[in-house]
Amino acid sequence: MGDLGEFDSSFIQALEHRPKPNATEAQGIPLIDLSPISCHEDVETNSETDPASIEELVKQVGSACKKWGFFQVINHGVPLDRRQRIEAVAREFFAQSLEEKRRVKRDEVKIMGYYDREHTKNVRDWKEVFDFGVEDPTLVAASTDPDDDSVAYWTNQWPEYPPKFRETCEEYTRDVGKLIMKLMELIALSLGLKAKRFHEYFKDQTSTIRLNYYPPCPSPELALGVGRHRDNGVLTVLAQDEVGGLQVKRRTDGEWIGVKPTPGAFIINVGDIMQVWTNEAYRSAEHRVVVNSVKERLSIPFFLNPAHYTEVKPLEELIDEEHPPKYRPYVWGKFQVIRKRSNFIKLNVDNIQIDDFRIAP
Ligand SMILES: O=C(O)CCC(=O)C(=O)O
Ligand SMILES: [Fe+2]
Repeated sequence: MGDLGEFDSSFIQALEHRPKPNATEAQGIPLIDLSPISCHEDVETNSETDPASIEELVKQVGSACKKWGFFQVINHGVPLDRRQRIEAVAREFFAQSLEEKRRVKRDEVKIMGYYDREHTKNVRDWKEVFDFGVEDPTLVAASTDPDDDSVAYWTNQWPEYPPKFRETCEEYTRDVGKLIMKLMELIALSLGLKAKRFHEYFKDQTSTIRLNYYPPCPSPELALGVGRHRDNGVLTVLAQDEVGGLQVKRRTDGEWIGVKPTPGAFIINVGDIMQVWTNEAYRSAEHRVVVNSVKERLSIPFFLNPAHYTEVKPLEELIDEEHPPKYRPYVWGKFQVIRKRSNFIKLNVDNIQIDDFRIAP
């Protein structure tokens, strides 16, 4: 990968984080059938659907968010060919020479594009990525300084090859964008809130989509495709191919559980912002990606993020005397630019995280 085809020590995980040779592949992660809502624009106000089936669906979503922070969905309404097309252009893009890919490389100024040296928890990931914004341009905070409220824009960079790359990515964005907002409605209902409770946060959304490409790795027992982490946004909708490698840390015993690829399904996971909004009724789950020595792997996460000016704090409706807020408010845009900065320098200290805003019990 990159100019480091040979195995470089920057990829080596500390002993306790290396993958086990025979990881459990449990089917405990809930699989939810979205057919009751998949042909409707709006979860709450459609007359054809049986209210009991929606209610049941809402229960399933709530229970999956509570127990795992992770679930898979089928019959979600995103056409299979959308997904096949984006996978095809992604494979063509990553198959090019490094020189070609670096024409659209990401740097400290151009935040979107191609990148092959991301670090998670200060160890390099065995992967290449291509990032683009759901809104183009994406309105963001210009500086990490809390007193500076100037703004900036991230604009997408598109490669010339393969043809139709841009259009394919944009079509995928539209379809998965609709799905993700329907999921937000189900989640709102599961918390006893109005279906559209969350919509206001996404007017100037800072959501991004990433194409993750994991080449075969000569030492899969030492490295990870993505080191253990929690997604720091609201919700992630992930398409993975048939290879497998995503693992979720099970809450009950801390075991790493493989998420078995289910053809056509999307994997949904709760992010840190949802954890704060729900005052920990729903928590983001730690996950990571293991690699293998024979097969390349592709995955496509849609990271749903609110407007940069969103002050993230536990929702008032979920707070009372018995449930005092567990977090101090923080401004999402500031958090986001601090995190992005760490992508370019190997920090010697831990990066900012929501625990920094947690109020001690
Ligand atoms: O490749 C995957 O399955 C997951 C990737 C991931 O967790 C991420 O990009 O945040
Ligand atoms: Fe992730």
